[in-house]
Amino acid sequence: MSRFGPRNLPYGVFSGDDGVRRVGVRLDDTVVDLSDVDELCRRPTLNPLMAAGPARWARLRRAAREHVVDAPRIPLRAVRLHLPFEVADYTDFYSSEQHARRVGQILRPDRAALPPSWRHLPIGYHGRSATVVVSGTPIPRPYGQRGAGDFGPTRRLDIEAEVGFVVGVPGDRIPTAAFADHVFGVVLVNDWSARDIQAFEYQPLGPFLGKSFATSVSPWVVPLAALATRPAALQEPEPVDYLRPAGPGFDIRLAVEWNGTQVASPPYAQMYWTAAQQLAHLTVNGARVRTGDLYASGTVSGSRRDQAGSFLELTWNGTEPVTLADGSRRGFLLDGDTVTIHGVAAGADGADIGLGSVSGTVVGQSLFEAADTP
Ligand SMILES: O=C(O)/C=C/C(=O)CC(=O)CC(=O)O
Ligand SMILES: [Ca+2]
Ligand SMILES: [Mg+2]
Repeated sequence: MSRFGPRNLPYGVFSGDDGVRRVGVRLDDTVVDLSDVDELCRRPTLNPLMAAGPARWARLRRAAREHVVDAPRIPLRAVRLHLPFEVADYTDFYSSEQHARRVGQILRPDRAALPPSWRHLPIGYHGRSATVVVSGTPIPRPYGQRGAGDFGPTRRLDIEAEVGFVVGVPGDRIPTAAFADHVFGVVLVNDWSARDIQAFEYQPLGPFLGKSFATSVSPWVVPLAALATRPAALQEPEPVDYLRPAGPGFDIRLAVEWNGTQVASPPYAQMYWTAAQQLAHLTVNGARVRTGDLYASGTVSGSRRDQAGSFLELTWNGTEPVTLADGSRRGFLLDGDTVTIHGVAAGADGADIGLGSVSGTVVGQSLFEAADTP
């Protein structure tokens, strides 16, 4: 059965031969144009629709379900898919305990694996919204300082498989219970990371150039209403008031493909902090979120090593390479490598629904010196 049936209907922005961008939904392997259903769909981004709020979202979803029954369908191969929303601010969390522990062991073997505040609040950092790109956009290998006096292209280019939450309705001090009044839907995220640049620069202020060069998102935004909720993970100690109740968990299963070989299957259901707690934390100091804000779950890593959402963990910092289907071995990404993250979720109506995929191919650059790529 199709994971893009009428129970899913994720929103995207597409253009055909005329080059005009408009909003449609994905139905099986086709796109259905919604521009005659709602004037907010005759726009080049989802932002006006996302700003309109939950009542309008529910009305459009009902209308779209009726519309797709006998509407014209455009094959996916005949359209171009664009970045579906204009990204306002971009925040990335760090909410997988398994990921935080493993990265702590790898980067800081002399210290406690989990930072002291980790169980008290969802740790995050502010990223660079201008470098969020849609799936399929090539990823130039970034340059930077790989160590003291050592400038060049990163030798440790990595991925992070994450789930992104897209804010529709602006607000501040958003209680966890108001999560669904503000968040429009979810996308898949790949937070490309240059581990050598990151490891040299990050202390004490956190990720900067090691992550700001590119973040890829999937072209389809799955509305929250399409997703089944599930109980969130247990939290100990009990969080402070503004982080309660925890809000819903989601059963989203990711699959990471490296040049076509599946190398990992990260389970979002194991995340410690929920998306509702992340949004509450992000805004509790009075900081406002805007329409188009994107916040990512943090790397999704499960308890098993083959559930890790980064190659840093999967190959233990390159020391335990993985073998791909063509027999080649990899620690980190080589130029020409393609990574695709797929997502499937338990749907609100019981059957699984697709989140689609986010893909990117690494391209070498020789901007500053003769090719010195790994
Ligand atoms: O522990 C560190 O120093 C670094 C961690 C990350 O690179 C992860 C990050 O971007 C947050 C996340 O995706 O979980
Ligand atoms: Ca990340
Ligand atoms: Mg990034």
